[in-house]
Amino acid sequence: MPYRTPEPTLVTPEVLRNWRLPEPGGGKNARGSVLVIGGSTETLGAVLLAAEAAMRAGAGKLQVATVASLAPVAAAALPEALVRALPESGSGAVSAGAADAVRDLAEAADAVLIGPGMADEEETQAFGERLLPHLRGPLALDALGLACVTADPGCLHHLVGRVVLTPNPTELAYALHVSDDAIEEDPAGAAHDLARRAQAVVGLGGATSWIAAPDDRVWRDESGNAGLGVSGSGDVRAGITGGLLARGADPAQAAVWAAWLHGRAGERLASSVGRLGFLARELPAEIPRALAEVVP
Ligand SMILES: NC(=O)C1=CN([C@@H]2O[C@H](COP(=O)(O)OP(=O)(O)OC[C@H]3O[C@@H](n4cnc5c(N)ncnc54)[C@H](O)[C@@H]3O)[C@@H](O)[C@H]2O)[C@@H](O)CC1
Ligand SMILES: Nc1ncnc2c1ncn2[C@@H]1O[C@H](COP(=O)(O)OP(=O)(O)O)[C@@H](O)[C@H]1O
Repeated sequence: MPYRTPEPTLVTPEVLRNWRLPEPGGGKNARGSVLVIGGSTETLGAVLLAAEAAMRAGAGKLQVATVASLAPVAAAALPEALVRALPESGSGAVSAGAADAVRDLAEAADAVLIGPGMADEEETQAFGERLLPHLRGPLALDALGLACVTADPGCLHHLVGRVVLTPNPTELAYALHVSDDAIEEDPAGAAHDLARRAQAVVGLGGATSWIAAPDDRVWRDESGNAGLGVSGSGDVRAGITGGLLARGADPAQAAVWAAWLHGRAGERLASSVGRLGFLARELPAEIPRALAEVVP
């Protein structure tokens, strides 16, 4: 890696207690609106999981934008959400042209999360290239939402200090154009490398999570357990990040808190349900309880 990786700070409840999340009062508008853009005809669940997690992390208002053919299903599954139906490609993905159909919502939202369940790399990259220049942040990019960063890490340079990237190791390998083995050898260095290149906070999930900021701060989070390595778990984590951004957390704070809250939610389910076999859809309800453990 081209940069020396600084010593990481271990994330503990004490660290979080001294880095309190904003507690805006005054109703749902003060707590922020989060827009979650994602899904495809094969992976609607990802956007539903992320959206619920965003609300459970304390966002005040929820908007979801997904493929038109499944928008009514999303609306039925998420009674709290305003749902925008987006043009879809022949393959059932959010189309590049959908950027124009969601731009008004994205410009008005307090935070935007793009990526959970998105499909078709070419369409998604073009979608990002069309939408991102209009955004002022805060913004979180997950899964294939990272495709425009893979193509050009400079695509976020108008949003410095306002973006969190939430790759899993495979997505980070894509974004850095390196092998999965290279990420495994030095996950902290890889997260730091992308943070510097994209000028964005990177929250890399895994048994150990690493959070790296472009200003060279690095955190290590050891919360969680093997039960969290399950379908949809990363989508929940991305949703928590988006929800915390909406309620006013800065990008590094949102990524650090999201890593710990997600891990702690898994620990709580391990105690109540069992070490393995809990579901990603069970994680969101544990988020307010995990939050209350840190700040009663
Ligand atoms: N219920 C659902 O709808 C579920 C949907 N999921 C979605 O399924 C997708 C794949 O997740 P997996 O955990 O299988 O992913 P893997 O880690 O197995 O696969 C590779 C990942 O790299 C991404 N990728 C491909 N090209 C890329 C590029 N140019 N730049 C950056 N990233 C790139 C893929 O979209 C995928 O997310 C994600 O969109 C995720 O949100 C999963 O989380 C499982 C549950
Ligand atoms: N053994 C573990 N210990 C702690 N956390 C874990 C463990 N395995 C997975 N996780 C957490 O669960 C998240 C989802 O894992 P995984 O399903 O492999 O990723 P994704 O859904 O992003 O593809 C990871 O990003 C990490 O935060």
